[in-house]
Amino acid sequence: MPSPAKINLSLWIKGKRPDGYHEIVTVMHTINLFDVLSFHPSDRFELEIVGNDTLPLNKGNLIVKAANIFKEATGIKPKVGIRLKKRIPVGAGLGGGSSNAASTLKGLNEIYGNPLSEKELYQLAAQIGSDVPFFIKGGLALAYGRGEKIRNYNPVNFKLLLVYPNFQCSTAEVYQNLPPIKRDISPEDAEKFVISPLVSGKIEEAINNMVNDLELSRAPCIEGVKKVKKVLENIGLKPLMSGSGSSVFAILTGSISDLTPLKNSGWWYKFLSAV
Ligand SMILES: C[C@](O)(CO)[C@H](O)COP(=O)(O)OP(=O)(O)OC[C@H]1O[C@@H](n2ccc(N)nc2=O)[C@H](O)[C@@H]1O
Ligand SMILES: Nc1ncnc2c1ncn2[C@@H]1O[C@H](COP(=O)(O)OP(=O)(O)OP(=O)(O)O)[C@@H](O)[C@H]1O
Repeated sequence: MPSPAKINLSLWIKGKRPDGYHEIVTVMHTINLFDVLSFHPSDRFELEIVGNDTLPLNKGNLIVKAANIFKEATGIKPKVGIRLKKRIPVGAGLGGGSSNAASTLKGLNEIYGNPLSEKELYQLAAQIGSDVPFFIKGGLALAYGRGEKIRNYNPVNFKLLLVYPNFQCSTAEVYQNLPPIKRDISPEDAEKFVISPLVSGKIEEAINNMVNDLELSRAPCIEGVKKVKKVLENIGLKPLMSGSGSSVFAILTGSISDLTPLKNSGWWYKFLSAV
């Protein structure tokens, strides 16, 4: 089962909630950068990871967390082996772990004859993490609350350049080091600023309205993100950090003058598309 990455086309912080999370409004789109989960029968639940030797294999892995939540909700002990082929950079703001968790919930639900309704899938996803409900459907969506409330739209086509600067950002650390921010923005505003121009092909207007308030964080990793943004700005692009970082993307509306500075950076980069 393909497990896509996502980028945040915008992320606005409305304020801090009593539960310690931040109230946000964000626009996300899945992209054609995938992990792959394969499920096979086994006498007990087991996880194998290929392509990454630092991720945990125990309940610290969001795939195991998703399988445990599936078991608690359905009473079914999954007798399934999952093989994860990891390609999405970790700690990059691309939602890799969240995407894997959503794919695990959907995969187990399918294998055991759909004991969970779509509504229940969303409820379980929200228990795993704020980004997980988005990945139940993917495509183009608006997320709000702490990110678990979702409005889906028809996916749009655009190409992008994605840069991963070979260091991670911790989501918690980025949020915890935010200065006080109180954006007065609603999901309807996000539709007006970003979604409507995107779906009506006014890509430049959408790009000019895009912002990521998490770039204001004082977390140390953001300094590195700013260096990546500078290099992309110097080659004529309008870059934005994805999610809590560390990756930076730029939507492509034409050709790029000169890639030399990026080639000399040693950073990982790919030309990708929205899916
Ligand atoms: C940055 C984004 O990826 C943008 O899509 C999401 O907002 C974060 O989603 P996520 O990685 O699934 O985050 P979670 O695993 O739910 O939370 C990790 C930590 O990030 C912080 N967090 C997360 C979401 C949110 N709306 N406010 C927060 O303050 C909290 O400290 C939380 O303990
Ligand atoms: N299956 C998994 N894939 C990737 N990370 C995982 C997974 N399970 C647990 N994690 C942990 O989650 C953290 C980061 O996950 P992830 O790669 O989703 O970060 P991210 O891309 O910044 O996601 P987000 O945009 O949701 O913040 C790391 O500390 C990693 O160890």
